[in-house]
Amino acid sequence: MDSDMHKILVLNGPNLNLLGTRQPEVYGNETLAMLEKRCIDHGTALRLSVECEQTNHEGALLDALHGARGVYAGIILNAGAYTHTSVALMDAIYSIELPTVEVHLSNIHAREEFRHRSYISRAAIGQICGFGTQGYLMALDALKTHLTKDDAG
Ligand SMILES: O=C1C[C@@](O)(C(=O)O)C[C@@H](O)[C@@H]1O
Repeated sequence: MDSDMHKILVLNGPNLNLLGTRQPEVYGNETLAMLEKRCIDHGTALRLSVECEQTNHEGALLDALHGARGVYAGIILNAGAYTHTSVALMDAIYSIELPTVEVHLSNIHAREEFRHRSYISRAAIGQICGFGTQGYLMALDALKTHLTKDDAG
């Protein structure tokens, strides 16, 4: 990695390890490994160094966010169902002060009412949903633009 490359953490939450087999009509056929590889490759094309993590545990998501401080320049977060329930994750994003883009494979606003509320959105710089795995690449584009603006002062 070039020393001037920003590091980005792509963090996936509960049940996203099952991508490819989990409700493919909603979440598509791509596996998590395929998605992570696409993120890394797209990051390289944008001169971003991308690392990926997935966990099914809310506390582990909190630990990953806390640990990102001073290591990563930005975060792409799909918190899965914790999106709709976790004040703790929202507080963590506020606390670490790293630009965070919220991503969902599905269009959460077109689904059940309980998925319309996102605690993550309050603390994120923006939300991308409904574009399947392409949304993660769009989030990388958005972070690249955001960080380039910061670099320019
Ligand atoms: O686990 C998930 C996946 C999801 O975050 C998405 O990527 O579309 C949407 C959430 O409502 C759901 O609980």
